[in-house]
Amino acid sequence: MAMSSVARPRRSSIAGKMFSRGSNHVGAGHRKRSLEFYDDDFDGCDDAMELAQIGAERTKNVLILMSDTGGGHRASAEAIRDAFQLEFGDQYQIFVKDVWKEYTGWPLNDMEGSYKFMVKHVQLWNVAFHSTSPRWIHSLYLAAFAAYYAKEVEAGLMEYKPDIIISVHPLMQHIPLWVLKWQGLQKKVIFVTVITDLNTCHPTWFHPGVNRCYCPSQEVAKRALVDGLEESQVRVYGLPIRPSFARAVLSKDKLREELQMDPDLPAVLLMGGGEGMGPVKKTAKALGESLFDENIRKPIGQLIIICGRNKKLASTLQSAEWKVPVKVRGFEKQMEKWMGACDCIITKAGPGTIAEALIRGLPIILNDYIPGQEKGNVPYVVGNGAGVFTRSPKETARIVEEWFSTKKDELKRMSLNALKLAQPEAVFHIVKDIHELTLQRGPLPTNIPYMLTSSFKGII
Ligand SMILES: CCCCC/C=C\C/C=C\CCCCCCCC(=O)OC[C@H](CO[C@@H]1O[C@H](CO)[C@H](O)[C@H](O)[C@H]1O)OC(=O)CCCCCCC/C=C\C/C=C\CCCCC
Ligand SMILES: O=c1ccn([C@@H]2O[C@H](COP(=O)(O)OP(=O)(O)O)[C@@H](O)[C@H]2O)c(=O)[nH]1
Repeated sequence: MAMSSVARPRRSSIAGKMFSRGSNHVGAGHRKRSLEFYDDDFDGCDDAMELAQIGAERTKNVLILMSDTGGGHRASAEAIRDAFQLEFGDQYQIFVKDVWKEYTGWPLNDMEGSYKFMVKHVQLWNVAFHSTSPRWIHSLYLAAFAAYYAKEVEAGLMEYKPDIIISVHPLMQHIPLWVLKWQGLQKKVIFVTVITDLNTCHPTWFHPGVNRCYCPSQEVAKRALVDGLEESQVRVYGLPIRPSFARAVLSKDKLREELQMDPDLPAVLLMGGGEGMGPVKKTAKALGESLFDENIRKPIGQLIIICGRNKKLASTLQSAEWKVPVKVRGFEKQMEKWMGACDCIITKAGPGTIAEALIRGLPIILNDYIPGQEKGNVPYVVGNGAGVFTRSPKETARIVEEWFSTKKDELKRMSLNALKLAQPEAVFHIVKDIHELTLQRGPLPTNIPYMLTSSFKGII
């Protein structure tokens, strides 16, 4: 039976001692000091919780490891958290965390910044992605970081005392798995990877030490097997998308009213992932022209532009003049509503946006991709007849104009193909499978015996 009270992560006295040690690593000190204070604060609470758990199957702690390198990893992490809550209520307590950012130092604590810099200089990313693909190369790098930041990562894990660790990031398998091994906790803590790339993903996703590797497509599953994972480790359910996409029954008319859109004109959604990347500005300008019919002096469509966290892009577009109805938005929390209110989408080849658009049956124009992990998403969409690829803003604007006028059949056909590819239930299958894994483990110990390892550097 699940404990009904909401449990906070336990903080042991070992953790308390540990957090009081000094650190030379940049970025880790501040966080540790604040935890030292926090630790004293909650000692009494820990004891009470332990007593309450005697005789009951205690709430299991689930730590989801992610980083805001793009918007997709957080979206998938939150999808898994929400699905756990919907399916299992308070049987699980979920923490979505970037442990690297909170506990370690440079460069692990600023992967967002490094990633943003590298994808802006796209050839740099291309070289970094491909040159780190061989296992011996990335294992070497990651082993070095694991050795250097072992105690910090351990502190991060100890704070949440996870019974289950879920990684939704390509660089978050090796280091925590090493830390668990050093702690002798490999067999006690369940570790699973949920891959958020649809096709040409980086091999760091595939670690043979995981209990499960959830692949979003058969293409990724094949790569996992070639990279040495066993069939028993691999499951293919699809990419986890927030339950609000799968479960909400949305009428387009109502949504348009709620979002103050034109009720009748067909609508195109233009975006560039969480960071508003790709040729959004030029495409918006081209659409502003192509969706205005000069003969009848009327718009034939409306445009929604979601700029994500790209504030500069949003303010530039907000101050522009338009001949057709246009809405320019910043980071939106209810993407399912905007997608539900539109008829097609233009985006860079981000896996999260693609999977969400497929669920809403939106034909997709892919106008860019990040080399490496996003390259394979183009044949995935185009090959399955759910969209087209062009980097030209003018070509994009022409295609949308045709879809809204002379080629409505093509739009309809692609919408049906998109729905065929969609996997709205993926996130529920994933959390149910993880639940099964915990049942197979049998009753959990009262708490997972996380402790301070004396010296990591001697172990490597
Ligand atoms: C001869 C030149 C050698 C160059 C290599 C030198 C040093 C390493 C430098 C950089 C490491 C590059 C890591 C490459 C592996 C990346 C794996 C991967 O797929 O990462 C993707 C994520 C982002 O996720 C994506 O988000 C997208 C959104 O835009 C989209 O949703 C996509 O589908 C998602 O997959 O990328 C990262 O997280 C990159 C983080 C970059 C961290 C850079 C830190 C640089 C400093 C040192 C290296 C530190 C750790 C790297 C360990 C290297 C082992 C791989
Ligand atoms: O304003 C925004 C812009 C994007 N997203 C979400 O951010 C994710 C973007 O992931 P994707 O893999 O497409 O690209 P990334 O941002 O990781 O490059 C998707 O879930 C989007 O719905 C969002 O919630 N609000």
